[in-house]
Amino acid sequence: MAPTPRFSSDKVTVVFVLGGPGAGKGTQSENLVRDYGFNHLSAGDLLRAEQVREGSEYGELIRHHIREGTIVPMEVTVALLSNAMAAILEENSSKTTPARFLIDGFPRQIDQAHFFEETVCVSKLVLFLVCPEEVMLGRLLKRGETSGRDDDNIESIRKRFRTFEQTSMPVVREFEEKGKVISVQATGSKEEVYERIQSELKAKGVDAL
Ligand SMILES: Nc1ncnc2c1ncn2[C@@H]1O[C@H](COP(=O)(O)OP(=O)(O)OP(=O)(O)O)[C@@H](O)[C@H]1O
Ligand SMILES: O=c1ccn([C@@H]2O[C@H](COP(=O)(O)O)[C@@H](O)[C@H]2O)c(=O)[nH]1
Repeated sequence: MAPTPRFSSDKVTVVFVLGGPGAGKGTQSENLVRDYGFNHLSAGDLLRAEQVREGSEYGELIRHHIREGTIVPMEVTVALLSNAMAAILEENSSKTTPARFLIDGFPRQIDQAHFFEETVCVSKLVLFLVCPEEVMLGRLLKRGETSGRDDDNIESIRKRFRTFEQTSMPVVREFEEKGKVISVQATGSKEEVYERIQSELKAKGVDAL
């Protein structure tokens, strides 16, 4: 028998934000949190926090995957996401409206997508930011001047691009077949990209607060 997801989609709305490394997922998520009341969960941020958490048994494993641009085993990432969602829902337990979650940079591999939807929550939409590699490369190298991220260097970036094409694009294609994907061109200024996102969300019936 199939497992029951931990959170019912009546009570929780999940929107995944996908796109290549540097497409602007984190940047646009901040806008959506401000205007749409989403709770933002970045899978990468949760993994980086777990990597440095004292006593974590996964620190070295996560460090290795992040540097190599490969995917951390899904059980680790899905548990971090599920527990972060539970903590937010617990904090907001007095609210009666469904909680909105924007899950940025996840799912990056098809088995993660299936495992999350079977055990945590079925997603409503996928916001997919479409951006050419040369634009993403320029943004990441600039971010790398100050980010301190282990993977904002040319070797890791090249590996991340490869993982994105080979492993993460099949996820986008599967959600596309289900009619769940909103694709937005992520070139141009941050403001231009956000305007495109807002008009696409409106067309799908997702309103700002
Ligand atoms: N439209 C844009 N124009 C110029 N710079 C941008 C734009 N969007 C984002 N940036 C910058 O590009 C860098 C990468 O953006 P961001 O961190 O949002 O991308 P991301 O998709 O979340 O990346 P990653 O997957 O590597 O975490 C940041 O320094 C951000 O300020
Ligand atoms: O679901 C996920 C999300 C991320 N990772 C690893 O983290 C890095 C950085 O992710 P960002 O979203 O760019 O912050 C990514 O390259 C993967 O190594 C993951 O394994 N699983």
